[in-house]
Amino acid sequence: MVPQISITDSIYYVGVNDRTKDLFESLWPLPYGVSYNSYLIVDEKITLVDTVDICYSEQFFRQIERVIGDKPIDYLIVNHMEPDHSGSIGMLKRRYPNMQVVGNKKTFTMLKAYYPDITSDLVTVAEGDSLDTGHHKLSFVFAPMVHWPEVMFTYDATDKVLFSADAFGTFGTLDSHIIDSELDIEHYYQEMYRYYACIVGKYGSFVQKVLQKVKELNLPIDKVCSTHGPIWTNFGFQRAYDIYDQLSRYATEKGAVVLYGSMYGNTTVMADTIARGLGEAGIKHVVCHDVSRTNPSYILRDLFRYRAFIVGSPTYSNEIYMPILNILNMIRLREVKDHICAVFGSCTWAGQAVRKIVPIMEELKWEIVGEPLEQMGAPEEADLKKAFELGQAVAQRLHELYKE
Ligand SMILES: Cc1cc2nc3c(=O)[nH]c(=O)nc-3n(C[C@H](O)[C@H](O)[C@H](O)COP(=O)(O)O)c2cc1C
Repeated sequence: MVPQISITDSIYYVGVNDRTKDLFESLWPLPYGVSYNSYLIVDEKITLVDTVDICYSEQFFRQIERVIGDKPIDYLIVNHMEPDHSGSIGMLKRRYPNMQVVGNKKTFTMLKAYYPDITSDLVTVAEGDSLDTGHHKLSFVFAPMVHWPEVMFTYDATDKVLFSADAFGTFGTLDSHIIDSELDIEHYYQEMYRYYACIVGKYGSFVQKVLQKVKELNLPIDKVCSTHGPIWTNFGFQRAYDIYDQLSRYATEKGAVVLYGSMYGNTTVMADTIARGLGEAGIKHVVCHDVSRTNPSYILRDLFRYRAFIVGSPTYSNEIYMPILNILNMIRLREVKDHICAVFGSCTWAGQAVRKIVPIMEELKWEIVGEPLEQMGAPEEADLKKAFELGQAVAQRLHELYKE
């Protein structure tokens, strides 16, 4: 018989892998897929922590039945109402009609919006409340805006497990195992930067608050069970924590993203020349992204990672080239802090892109390095020299900011 997937003697993994969704939130590609994690605590009272995307409900229910047979689920704890975790609640409640749903006030406002029929057996918990399931003692730590208002963590004091909703989550299916030490873990960390930048990125101060709160609670924790990606243990948790801590403080590394849009190659040449200026001046981490070819998630990932952001756009019908404006709006929405930047562009008769990008950088309160550049048509030798020097000036500023 295939063994159950267990986390402790009485906590089981009943989540699923999604390798068919192309775009998470219809926005972010999933080259390694994604897992929707759900956990079953088998005790005198049987408790499920979160559910899975509705597309996987049948598989999910069968996994639950493999563990508990025809016993009923007594409690469903809803740590997060986003549909990739709450999608199976309706069907689950019909299957287990006496199941009590545990959440906070905000959870139930949202539950009503998605499942107006579920009006009874609702257990409202407040911060610090506890729930006894027999042997296990569960308590609730609120994590508002990480990354929805209702989010809470559930802490199991008996097995020292923290169920952390989307916090410490990452893209990537759990192919062979669920525990970090048993997996080829590196790509989960790499995807964690992208997951954070795209999904949680706007809410750095809230992430910091909850990290601080958990630290102050000083809970003994052996395992952290997020809703996406590996179960974190002493083996791999520290690095996951450090990534969330770093990104939520907007603490960046010494490096630069050169982002450009280009229809006929002129802005590309300027971008490459700026990047060479950075490289010649000793900056090793330089990433060039063609905005039309790279999904925004990779651009946001690198932006959250590196201090310098250099953006180039042609003027298009008196405007910033649309794909560049789209990324700038995504950055605005995330209120990304504490970057240095430079601006360049290209036009043919009346440049507008550069003069429209500069106020956006100012609004973000980013330090603008050097004079913005904008050439007409193909860059001449003098334009290339300016571009190279702009790259060097950004490099110089990075050297000052990250003294070795
Ligand atoms: C559809 C379209 C609209 C454009 N609109 C403007 C414009 O409003 N003002 C301007 O000065 N140049 C305009 N241009 C010219 C481009 O900005 C110019 O060719 C630029 O060098 C293109 O950069 P690229 O080679 O990197 O694509 C336009 C070009 C195209 C194709």
